[in-house]
Amino acid sequence: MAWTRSCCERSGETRLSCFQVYLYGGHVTSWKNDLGEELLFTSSKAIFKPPKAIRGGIPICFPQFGNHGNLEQHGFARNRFWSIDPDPPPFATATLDKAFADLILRPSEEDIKSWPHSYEFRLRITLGPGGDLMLTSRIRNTNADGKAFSFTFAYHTYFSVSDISEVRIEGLETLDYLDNLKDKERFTEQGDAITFESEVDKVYLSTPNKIAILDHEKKRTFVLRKDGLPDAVVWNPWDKKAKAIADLGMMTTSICCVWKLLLLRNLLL
Ligand SMILES: O=P(O)(O)OC[C@H]1O[C@H](O)[C@H](O)[C@@H](O)[C@@H]1O
Repeated sequence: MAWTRSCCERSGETRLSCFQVYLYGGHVTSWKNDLGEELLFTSSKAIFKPPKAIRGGIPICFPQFGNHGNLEQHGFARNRFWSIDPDPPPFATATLDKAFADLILRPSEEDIKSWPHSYEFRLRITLGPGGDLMLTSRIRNTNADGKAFSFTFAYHTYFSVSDISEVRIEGLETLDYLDNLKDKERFTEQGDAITFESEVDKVYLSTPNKIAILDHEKKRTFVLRKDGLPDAVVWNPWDKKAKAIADLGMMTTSICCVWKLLLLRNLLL
């Protein structure tokens, strides 16, 4: 099976919200609300097989975010085949009224050559009855010698928006950020909500657990809640960069807003 699709019914109604996840990359490629509207951007030119990650949806960056280390960009988890986890450890929250999928990634012999650690990465994707999508990552150090390892991690989420110039992001005002377009130099954001007028690639530090993406044209707000992920990245490639990314398709500044959450500091396990 290449992918799995799960849907959730609002009680007493027949309308369904759904998500689709590929085993390739443990990658969510679609999230639809109960009106059938797609909430994620996945490129029409995306390739759903190795060696590159699927362009769009929610790539999982692990064990490295970006080029913050010696591994390939964004680590290898996004271009490995994950498995369905047949026996995930229990979760504290009830799942009765939710749809979910459990995936697991373990290192291959090849991966261990470039990153010499043993781990189990369990990913649960949950869809609530209100259509909320939740991703939970549980990473366990299974090194036989008990040696600790560190990593960085991100959900590199591509949200679908109407027109990027009509989008505002609230929750990042006055925070410090590293600007990837200026050699990761550190700046402090102004007091206003974030808007887009050109390419943006910024890592906001120590962000609040609630951030909102407001899409005025679509009259839609994405409310992002996170736990255990201190930093957040805002990226939109704008026209010139978008044209240079072959699998992004005919994307222009008005099609997609790209967003992700990350752990910029190395987490030790
Ligand atoms: O093309 P990818 O490897 O998926 O990376 C897409 C983007 O990811 C991050 O946001 C980086 O900061 C960008 O510089 C990069 O262009």
